[in-house]
Amino acid sequence: MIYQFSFRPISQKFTRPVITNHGIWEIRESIIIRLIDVTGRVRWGEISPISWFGSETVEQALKFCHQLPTEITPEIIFDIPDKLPACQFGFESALENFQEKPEFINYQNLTYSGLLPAGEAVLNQWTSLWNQGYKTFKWKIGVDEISKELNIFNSLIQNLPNSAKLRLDANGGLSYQEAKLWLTTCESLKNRIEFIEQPLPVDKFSEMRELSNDYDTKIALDESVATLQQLEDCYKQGWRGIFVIKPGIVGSPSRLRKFCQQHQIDVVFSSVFETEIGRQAALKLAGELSRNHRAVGFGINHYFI
Ligand SMILES: O=C(O)CCC(=O)c1ccccc1C(=O)O
Ligand SMILES: [Mg+2]
Repeated sequence: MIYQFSFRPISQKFTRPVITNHGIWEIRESIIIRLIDVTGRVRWGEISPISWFGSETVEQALKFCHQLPTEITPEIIFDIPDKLPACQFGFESALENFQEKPEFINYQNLTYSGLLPAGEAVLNQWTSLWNQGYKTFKWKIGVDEISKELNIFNSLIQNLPNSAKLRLDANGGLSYQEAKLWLTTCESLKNRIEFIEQPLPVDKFSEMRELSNDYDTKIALDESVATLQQLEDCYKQGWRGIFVIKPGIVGSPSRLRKFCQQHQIDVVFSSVFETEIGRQAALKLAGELSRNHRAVGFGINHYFI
């Protein structure tokens, strides 16, 4: 098989900047790739790296695209090195789009988590997501001082309906002591806090494993399992908590399928703020591989202008 290959960098402004422990993110840069087969069928793929999360940079992805010939084969695609995981996803999912018909894709049984704004803005904005039908929410922590965040959290939890589930995403921004304080706070609210996501930095794996043994509140790894290699390593090192998988940067979809089918892991699928192209490919994987019906982190409130 041989495909005509072309690509185009795009850049989109968020309707509202994304605020995390890593800083303020205002513009999403991606690369849209196009494959055309010998019969003239056109299929698309998306490369949307997040380098601060552990994937390649957009520049590295662009450099890779530039050095490819204008005609490429599946062999070239399956040979993309592991250091370019967002490229592996973009090219392999474009190729897969030749095989499967979109009507077979089953997203219907997925439920969605809505991303709340960081800081105290959450207090007057969660209702709009609730009114849109979201029942699971994610709020970023580790952005401001912990005492301030705990105050906002207390108001939030008093106001949120009991049936709502809340995820707290620290993006690795807590100290061990702060993580314990958050976990202790959550213990008394057990069924309202679905999990705390990536409380500590990536290099604090054993501490997170310890915390997940010491508290009933669940912990989800995210940055620690950004790529398939990391996912496999954390599993080997005994992580049996939740794994957040961002298909857009985790790497090869076929290798991801194999891993998820081999190991019965507790998984949450999550967006990298991709366009409709990457979103469809990622949700297809989520639909195939979500075993536990946890809401997917693909709420649509945070997209582009
Ligand atoms: O998972 C979600 O609910 C939304 C997506 C999300 O939070 C996210 C999106 C882009 C980069 C990092 C993250 C993150 O989970 O930390
Ligand atoms: Mg996260």
